[in-house]
Amino acid sequence: MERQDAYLEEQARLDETLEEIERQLERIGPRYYGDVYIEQVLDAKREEMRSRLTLMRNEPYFGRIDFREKGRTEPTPLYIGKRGMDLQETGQPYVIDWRAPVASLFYSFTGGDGPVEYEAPEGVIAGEIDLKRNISIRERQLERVVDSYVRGGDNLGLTDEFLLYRLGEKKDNRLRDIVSTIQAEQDAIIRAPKNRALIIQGAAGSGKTTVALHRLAYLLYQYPEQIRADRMIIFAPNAMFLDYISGVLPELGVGDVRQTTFSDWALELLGEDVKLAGDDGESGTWFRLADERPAADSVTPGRFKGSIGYMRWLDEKLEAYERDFLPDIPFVPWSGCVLPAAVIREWFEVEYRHYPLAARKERLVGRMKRWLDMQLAEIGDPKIRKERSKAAKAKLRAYIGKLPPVSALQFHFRLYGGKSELMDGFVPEAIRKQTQKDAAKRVVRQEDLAPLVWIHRALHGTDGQTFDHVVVDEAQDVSPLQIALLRSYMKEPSFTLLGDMAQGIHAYRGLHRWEELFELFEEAQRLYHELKLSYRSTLEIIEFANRVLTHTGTGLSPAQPVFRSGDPVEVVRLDGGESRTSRISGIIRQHLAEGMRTIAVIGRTEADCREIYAELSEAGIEASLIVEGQRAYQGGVSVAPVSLSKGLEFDAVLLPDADSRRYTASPEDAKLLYVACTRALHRLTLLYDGEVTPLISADESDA
Ligand SMILES: Nc1ncnc2c1ncn2[C@@H]1O[C@H](COP(=O)(O)OP(=O)(O)OP(=O)(O)O)[C@@H](O)[C@H]1O
Repeated sequence: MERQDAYLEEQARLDETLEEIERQLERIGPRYYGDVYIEQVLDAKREEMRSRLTLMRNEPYFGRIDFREKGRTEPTPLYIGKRGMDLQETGQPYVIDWRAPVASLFYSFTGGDGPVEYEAPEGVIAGEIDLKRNISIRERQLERVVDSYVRGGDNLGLTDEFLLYRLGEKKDNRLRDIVSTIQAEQDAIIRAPKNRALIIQGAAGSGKTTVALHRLAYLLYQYPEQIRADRMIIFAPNAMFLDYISGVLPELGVGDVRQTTFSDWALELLGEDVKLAGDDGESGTWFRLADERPAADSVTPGRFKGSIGYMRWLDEKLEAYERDFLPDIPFVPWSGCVLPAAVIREWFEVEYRHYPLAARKERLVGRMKRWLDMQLAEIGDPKIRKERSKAAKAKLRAYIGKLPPVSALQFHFRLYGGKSELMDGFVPEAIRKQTQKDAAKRVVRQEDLAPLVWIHRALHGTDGQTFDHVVVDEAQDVSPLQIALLRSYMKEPSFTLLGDMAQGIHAYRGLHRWEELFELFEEAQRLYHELKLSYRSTLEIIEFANRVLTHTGTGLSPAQPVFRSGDPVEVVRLDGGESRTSRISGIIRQHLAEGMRTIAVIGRTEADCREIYAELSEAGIEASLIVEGQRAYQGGVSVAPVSLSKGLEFDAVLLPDADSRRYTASPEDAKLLYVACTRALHRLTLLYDGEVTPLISADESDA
């Protein structure tokens, strides 16, 4: 079919669809505000339909696939949209939700005239595809119709023209959904089975974050009985990143999924007055320049306290704590009346053994009170009873007061308290000493949070919190203990864990190999995938970043670009004549004039960034400085340290100090530089003074 005919055909279908949507909206009728419950339920359903149709109005669908089921002669055109709808008159599917089984054909089909199949609830359905078409509709207007496959056509190379068109767009301050261009390898992850720990190593820009969010939407659609949005949780590295991704799930029609950072979740769950040590924090230590930071091969507190070994050691200490919890003395409320120690122990250790310690203590206290009430009730003389009651209750309070506190924080402080009989030689001396000092000040550090929640979980149970599915983004930065901990809040493992070892800039506390997580799950429970195609950046930027990748010591194979060519990466030596600030502001102004919407100046350290930010402000460039603890990402021009730019992306990136002192030939600096370079979609410029970083090749530095 000629392009023009295809366009006219789709215009007719769009008109028809918009009319159908209007008809359905009209029939919904007015809202109900009365008190009748059943009417309220119906109204809620109608409201849901109204909002679905209203959303569909702007872009009812984005794709079409003509599928000829085996045994049939005529193909059925299937229109795929972000939401589905049926024809009101006949109940026939009219637009198919992208998550429906048949819609998987749209994504998994990558060309060829051979048979295809998809898995429906009633079994495998086979057939052939006659047409795959991308349809771009914005604000009810048909913009583009692109056929990526036509049976009998020449289908040259099947380069996804539509994908390239999307990738070439400029970005704003929010991550977007990709329903119209999900690629086959991404679709396989989105639709992977639910009861697995899905571990994904993905190149920078391979769509990990995006895919994880689409997977959540898929799981909710596919397993409405087993997975609830309010029992899903997404962990991301910081609040600003959460802000950046916050638009995707609502766009996909998903609400109520908790999106948080591990620290926020842990602090809320601990519910105690946890104070974090107020020194330089992690970045102040680990992101310093190479000659100032601790040796990379040292046993770091983060790695040690995030290990499964430490978790098991804590388990032993908790067991001992529980074992010695009861004083070996009877309770004697008054002379001659004895509750023997053996009976107390029997209640505590046998009858209540299935409960966590906090509940056992509570039950024991309740039982002892009831026992005392019964003893008092047997006293005939009310006067004596009254006298004894007062003294006996005070004695009981004293007995209970002798029981140790059931608090994770208290347990931790006791453990490291110096005189603790629980401490043995397991904890390396330097770490023990530091934690002991902290304990004396009643403070803890980031790396103590997961162990504290582990202790809390052992002492208190799950507090009724269960997860149906957990997503951890930037999973290379978490510890095995954190994942084991989250696993303990689930009936069966259902995880999406995504990350990139090459971006493991928090290796002092994070994973060094994915195998560290494999050990937490049985083989049948885990699935490992690699995503190598990178969608974010131009060919030139990916090839440039791939050189840096070879210095990260990860052994990862290079990211593969989608063939989208752009401007060459520029590596510019600052010479005496022009100041750095005027050079940077010149480049920013040029990028703005070229239509770049998000531009980042990525500095090596936070101090560098403050300096650059001040210089730019003076030069009249309006920018926002991204600092630790920030909650919102504004877009526009940003100045950010590498560590906080991770996960974000910008139309243009400028590295103002790509010199050999800031980025040495170490894997740590290579990872930082790799992160910084891979943030760029369209333009990447590196400036340096003196000697250029050895992490990029000589011929590039001459470019
Ligand atoms: N199939 C796709 N169609 C269109 N755009 C895509 C597709 N896959 C990924 N992208 C785009 O590529 C960019 C990178 O995606 P995303 O941030 O999810 O990748 P990531 O793997 O999490 O990256 P990183 O690890 O570098 O932070 C985003 O702009 C996203 O919209």
